[in-house]
Amino acid sequence: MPPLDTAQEPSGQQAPLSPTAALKATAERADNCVFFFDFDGTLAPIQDDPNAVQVTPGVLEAISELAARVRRVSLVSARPVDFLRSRFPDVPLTLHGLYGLESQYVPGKTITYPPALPFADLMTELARRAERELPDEVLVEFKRLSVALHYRSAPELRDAVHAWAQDQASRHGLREQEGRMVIELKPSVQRDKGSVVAEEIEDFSCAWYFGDDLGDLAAFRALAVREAADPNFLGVRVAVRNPETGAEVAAAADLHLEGPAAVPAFLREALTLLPRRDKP
Ligand SMILES: O=P(O)(O)OC[C@H]1O[C@H](O[C@H]2O[C@H](CO)[C@@H](O)[C@H](O)[C@H]2O)[C@H](O)[C@@H](O)[C@@H]1O
Repeated sequence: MPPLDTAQEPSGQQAPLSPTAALKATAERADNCVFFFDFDGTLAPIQDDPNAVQVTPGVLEAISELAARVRRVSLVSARPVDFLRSRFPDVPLTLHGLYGLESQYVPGKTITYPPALPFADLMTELARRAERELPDEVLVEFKRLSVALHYRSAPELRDAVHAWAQDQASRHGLREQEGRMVIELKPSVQRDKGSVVAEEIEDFSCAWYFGDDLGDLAAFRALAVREAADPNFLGVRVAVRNPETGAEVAAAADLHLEGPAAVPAFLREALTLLPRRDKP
């Protein structure tokens, strides 16, 4: 069965969106449509070592081709922008990293969200402290303006990691973001995937968002808010299923894909319904 037919709709939802109907409606307004993608668990499979992760085979080609068919393709990730660019070196993408604390609209020019800058020294110190104070099994990922504490190799440490992160967050006025076997400490600024998406869709009439994790729910909500305010806006939320956060993300989505391996096949099918366009 072709991938478009295997994308599933949430059971019980009224007037469910079929993938084909959504894509046909998208083709009619491709000049005003943006496709957003989360990175880990969506465009790339989950692995123990975050540095070793590469995109799923077929993703690079499909995303490159999609960028020639719609007005914009953006990545919205908790990874640093430099990491995202390294995985998509020559593809014309807008990149939002660190939950929108970093953005790259023009290749090579990364902009930092100014209110986050004063947190840089504290994050450096917290990463050092985490290395010293947390068990060796916890992988500390320092990302300049945030620190991710990974417990994938020892899931039983989740509560200890959470308690440590909570203590640091309350001492220093930081925010905690939970994800797939990871707890992240972030600056206490009003920036997340939802605010990034809300900002980007301002002058668009159509947006798709593909995500798998709890941090993606804010982006799903941003599409819902815009739809409620603008009946002509087409918003499509696609959940990439997984056994960890999949249920919560799937419950908030219009369409479901069975894991990151299903994404390139879905996009290839989608391309058959989206004609190439000449960009100005
Ligand atoms: O917003 P995303 O692009 O989905 O980034 C979320 C986190 O992704 C990475 O961690 C996750 O993927 C790792 C590699 O597969 C995996 O080992 C880990 O358990 C997952 O949580 C990344 O390392 C984090 O910094 C991101 O916050």
